[in-house]
Amino acid sequence: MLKLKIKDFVYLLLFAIPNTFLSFGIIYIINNVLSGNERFLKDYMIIVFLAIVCYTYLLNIIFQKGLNKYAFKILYENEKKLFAQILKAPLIALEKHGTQRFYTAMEDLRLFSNLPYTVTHTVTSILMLVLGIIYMFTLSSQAAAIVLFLIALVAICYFVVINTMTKQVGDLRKLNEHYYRYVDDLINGFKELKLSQIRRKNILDRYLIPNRNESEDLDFKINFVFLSINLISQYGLYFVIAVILFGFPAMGLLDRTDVIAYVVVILFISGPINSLINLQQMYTRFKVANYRIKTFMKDFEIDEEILIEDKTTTVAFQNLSFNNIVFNYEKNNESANSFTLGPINLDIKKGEVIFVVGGNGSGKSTFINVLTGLYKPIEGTITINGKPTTNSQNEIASVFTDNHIFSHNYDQYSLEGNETYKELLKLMEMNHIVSDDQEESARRKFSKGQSKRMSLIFALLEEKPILVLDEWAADQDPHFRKYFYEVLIPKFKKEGKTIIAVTHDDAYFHKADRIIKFDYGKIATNVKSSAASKSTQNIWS
Ligand SMILES: Nc1ncnc2c1ncn2[C@@H]1O[C@H](COP(=O)(O)OP(=O)(O)OP(=O)(O)O)[C@@H](O)[C@H]1O
Repeated sequence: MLKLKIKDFVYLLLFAIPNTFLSFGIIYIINNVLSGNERFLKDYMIIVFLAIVCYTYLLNIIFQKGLNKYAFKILYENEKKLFAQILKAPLIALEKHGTQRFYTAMEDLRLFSNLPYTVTHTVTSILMLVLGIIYMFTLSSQAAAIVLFLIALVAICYFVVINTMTKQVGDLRKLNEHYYRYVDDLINGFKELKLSQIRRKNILDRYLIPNRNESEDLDFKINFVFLSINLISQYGLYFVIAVILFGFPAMGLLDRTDVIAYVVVILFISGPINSLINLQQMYTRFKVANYRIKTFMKDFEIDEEILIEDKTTTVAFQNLSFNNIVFNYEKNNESANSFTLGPINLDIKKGEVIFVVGGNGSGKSTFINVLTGLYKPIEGTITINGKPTTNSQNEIASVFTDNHIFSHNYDQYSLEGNETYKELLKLMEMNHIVSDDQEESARRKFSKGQSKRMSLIFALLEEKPILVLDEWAADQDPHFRKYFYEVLIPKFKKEGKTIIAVTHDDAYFHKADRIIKFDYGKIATNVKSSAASKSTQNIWS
């Protein structure tokens, strides 16, 4: 997803080539002035020298500005792409890979903002190195060949040591992955940890501390090796200089003037050499990050069918049917779980109140996720008003068991000055808690039961014909639960809403038109509520 185009390389070379030649012009002048070359000891030479310095400075400023702009464009564009991708991804992908993956992908992207700088440094360093070596060859080919050989030797030593570290770096990454899981447990399970000294002691003594100890040792080893190897490249340079200063004149390869030129060139190219050696680590990190971003994009691939816009909204909702619908977790996420929902055949008519019941793990929530289009069935079709659909979001508003109140209003309606909203606050007995129509007042921290009431208000404001509620009343006090089943549901029904509610409240089964009971992923009972309430016992047996 992050590639440099040919156009970018041309832009890069347009900067790098003149920049390298000008920088090299600087050492060329230094060399000749130091060695007392008559042609360079003229008065105007200082002006030439300063002019080159100023020109290179300006060239760098202009280029760096463009580069910065480009780097941030890459970063922010890809961040936006990442958000778009995750919002289009199916729920099952998020459940399978976890939200953590999203955060690491963001971190990896941040790393890529360094890509243009790294490439620029690589190109300019290589050019500088090549020019330096050519210059040395023009003075003495034998001496230059020896210097080249010595530089290569230092570089080989460096890469051999670095490659032996790959395994340790991988081990450290694994340790850190475990570490982040413990951190996650510590933050999200803080209350549970506070309540148990044993748990606190175990997470610290058995997991966090051993993990940190192991990481500390490995981190130290890796860093020490990197430090030592960087010193090799630094001290290896002194070794090369010693050969030039003492070895070459003794071997008769260079005279004094050329020795000065060689030393100046070596000092000048030592920067690019060190940069190239250090940049190698950056390329390894880019490779890993690129792989991780690619797998992230693949794992969160968009299901084209889900993106197809449904046009059913133009016709008023009449009925929704499940025709031989089958859903399976195993087929969707390759896990060992073999839970299968279906085959389900079901008709839901406008204005019906349906209670979905069943034991824990019988498939109620899975059914709701298929119904709302969050899970894609592996077989069968869902039809709305007789037309097959893969996307029922235009018809369904829902409140899930783990409801979430957004920090901002992402919906089409506005709360401010909204009379329906004010009425709903009263209807849901929330008008004493939320005293005005401001967004902030509706999006603060509520008690669990209150937050469910707010979510129901938001779902009703969507004005969709079907209302899906997953164990909505479970968090309500007895008074409001009774009010919900005896007043609210009949009121919504009267207004033409179709209600599909997952519930365990058998005392109110008679308030539904129909009871659908799930058992091992299949519809075991699908009866009129009058029949069900006469024999509630039968429903649960
Ligand atoms: N994301 C998932 N990946 C794999 N298996 C899952 C997933 N979600 C649920 N299951 C499994 O599917 C089965 C049905 O779960 P589901 O949540 O639909 O049950 P439920 O009837 O809503 O239960 P409860 O009353 O406890 O909420 C269970 O065996 C559960 O372990």
